[in-house]
Amino acid sequence: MLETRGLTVRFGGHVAVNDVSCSFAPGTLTAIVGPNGAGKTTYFNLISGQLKATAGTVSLDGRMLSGLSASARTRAGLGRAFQLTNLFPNLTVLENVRLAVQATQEGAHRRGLNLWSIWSDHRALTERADRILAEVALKAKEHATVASLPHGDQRKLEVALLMALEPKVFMFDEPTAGMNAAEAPVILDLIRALKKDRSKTILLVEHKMDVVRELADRIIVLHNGQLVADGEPAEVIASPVVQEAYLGVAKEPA
Ligand SMILES: Nc1ncnc2c1ncn2[C@@H]1O[C@H](COP(=O)(O)OP(=O)(O)OP(=O)(O)O)[C@@H](O)[C@H]1O
Repeated sequence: MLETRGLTVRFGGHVAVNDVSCSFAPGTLTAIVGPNGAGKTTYFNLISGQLKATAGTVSLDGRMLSGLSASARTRAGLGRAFQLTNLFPNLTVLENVRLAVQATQEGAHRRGLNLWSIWSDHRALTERADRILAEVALKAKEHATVASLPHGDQRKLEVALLMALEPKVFMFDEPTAGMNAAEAPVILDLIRALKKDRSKTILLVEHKMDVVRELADRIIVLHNGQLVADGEPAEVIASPVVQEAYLGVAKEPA
């Protein structure tokens, strides 16, 4: 369970995220919605450790993450998509994923330097990398260099690298932003596939309400940095606070 308690950040006099307490359970995809400037990305930054909180805590399965760096939080199980800077453009797709798998298993597979263990480790890493590439539909391009891939495939590869790290929590901040009509469905398919693994917690910041309606098990609404609604998608979308604050629908005159 991922939990934030009283999470708050101030920029000068402006409270961008204001006392947000929320829990996110495995097997649930929670969409975080709200108007521009509501604090959604800032909330993500506080959870993933890109930003230091003024007050409040973040914990995962009871382990306190507050005070840890972003990379330590990644190692603890928080996986934020499209934040990875470790795509190697001149290596192939397969080599990139194999390195990510290897990074996760570092230490676990060190059984001494003999040829058999090196060979069997290499084979196991390649098999795991191959499985991930099949899941993200990049197997056909495994021998292409990353630099030669179209943008949409590079984004898919970033999700593959994230999957290789086997995080407990997947965080997507507007995953289809900047994608064309052909690329966006591919990323959404990947998120759909991730949802099938009921052990994963998925957080999604998304403006497109059709995507939210389809994918979310739960919606939370941020407005002026505060959590103003939390519940089942249909119920939250229909609530007066969302109709007014987020969708900009004026109240019926009395
Ligand atoms: N590093 C920063 N320094 C100062 N103000 C910031 C900083 N980061 C965010 N803010 C402010 O905090 C508020 C919340 O911004 P944030 O980007 O989290 O909103 P958002 O809900 O993600 O918006 P959008 O939907 O437009 O992406 C905004 O008023 C923004 O200007």
